[in-house]
Amino acid sequence: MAAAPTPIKTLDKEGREITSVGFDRFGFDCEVSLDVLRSLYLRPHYIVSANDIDAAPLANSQHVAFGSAEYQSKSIFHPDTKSISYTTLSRFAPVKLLPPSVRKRILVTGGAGFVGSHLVDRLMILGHEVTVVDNFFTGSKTTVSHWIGHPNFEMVRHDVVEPFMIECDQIYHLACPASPPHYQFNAVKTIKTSFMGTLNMLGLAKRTKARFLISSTSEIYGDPEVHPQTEDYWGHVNPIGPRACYDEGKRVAETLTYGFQRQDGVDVRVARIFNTYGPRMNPADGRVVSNFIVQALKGEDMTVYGDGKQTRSFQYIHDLVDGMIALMNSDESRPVNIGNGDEFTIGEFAELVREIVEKVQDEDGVKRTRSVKIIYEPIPTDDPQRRRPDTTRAKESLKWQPRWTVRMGLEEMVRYYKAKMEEGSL
Ligand SMILES: O=c1ccn([C@@H]2O[C@H](COP(=O)(O)OP(=O)(O)O[C@H]3OC[C@@H](O)[C@H](O)[C@H]3O)[C@@H](O)[C@H]2O)c(=O)[nH]1
Repeated sequence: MAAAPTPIKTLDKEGREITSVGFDRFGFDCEVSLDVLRSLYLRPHYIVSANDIDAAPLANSQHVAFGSAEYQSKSIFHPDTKSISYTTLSRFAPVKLLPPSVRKRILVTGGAGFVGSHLVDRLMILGHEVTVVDNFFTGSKTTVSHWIGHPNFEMVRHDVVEPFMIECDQIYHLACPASPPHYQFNAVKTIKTSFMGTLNMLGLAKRTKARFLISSTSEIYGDPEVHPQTEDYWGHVNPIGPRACYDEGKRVAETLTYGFQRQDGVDVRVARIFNTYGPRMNPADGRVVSNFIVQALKGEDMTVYGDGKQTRSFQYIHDLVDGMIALMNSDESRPVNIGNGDEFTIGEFAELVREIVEKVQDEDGVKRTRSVKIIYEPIPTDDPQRRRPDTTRAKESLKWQPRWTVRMGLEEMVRYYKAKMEEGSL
């Protein structure tokens, strides 16, 4: 069933239209048109073609404006045989032509994951040489399949718990399962990944003199007693609970990072990432945003854990990638919180997701089979009660602050999953 074309107009927190992401800062220009990025993850009927965009900034952009459909391979679902046909790409999305002095060799561990794949899109479009290392435990080749075969791109199946040798200028070290059900599935492997993986990648950074950025997490603050959380807060973590493999793993990864900085002069960056959502989150990921959207789209009841009074602050993926690139290219070597300060109780958030799913369904003329209810299930052990980032440091040091409203981000993510449902892959 083909949906009617729905041009998406995305407004930022001040009500201005968002037509590009990235920025020109610290002598580093990383602005990319949103239309180009969307052409890599949203299905064609949701993508506004360049011709439809009347906004001036795009016309002046140094990136070529173009239509959308041809940069994703088609996946055609055959319901009778429950099979899927993939097509190959005939043309890659255009990438900037950089002189060798500016072009960087960038390693992204976990580059086939949710965050990694969006970072890879950005770095590729900006014209860098990108190597993805991933063991595909939670990542998926499909997230970056639109770059496979591109001369600037390389993908290696490798587990970071084993050493990896390559020449590179920058390392974004993201490899680690991040969803509570996934990282608790094999707790020993999770902490091993955090420790051994970070040790190996820091060793590589030391040898190559590459700048090293680690994706740390708000989970290092545990169930915080300080609200909102600043980078100076030492945290409140249960070292033997079921979340410890991730929380303590990331804490020790930070310890290693600053150990290599002090002892070996490695140039390090630490991003403490707060709850982030967006397209390409695995629908079976188990985290709250993907669970709620998929449940509401399928007409299933939405599962709130506990009484739903616990809070989280949700950031859209493009803001996070902006923050990570800003951090990598800044002089800030202290930890930096990257997150959105808009805090919701999980109960309120369930209602917001339901409302947005219904809005998109109404716009596309989808008839709902039943009304979705919110049901309550037991709260997981050690689930943090309140979480909101203090992002003063990011604002001052990186001149970064989130632009996407939760509503705008959710709407785009709903469209992404809805298109996947229609093509049969959800
Ligand atoms: O279906 C669900 C899933 C989750 N939840 C609740 O929603 C809240 C958020 O849960 P998520 O699993 O999305 O994420 P958490 O905040 O617990 O952990 C996350 O924190 C930051 C990141 O580093 C990690 O991605 C992840 O560990 C929790 O209170 C959880 O209990 C539900 O109410 N229903």
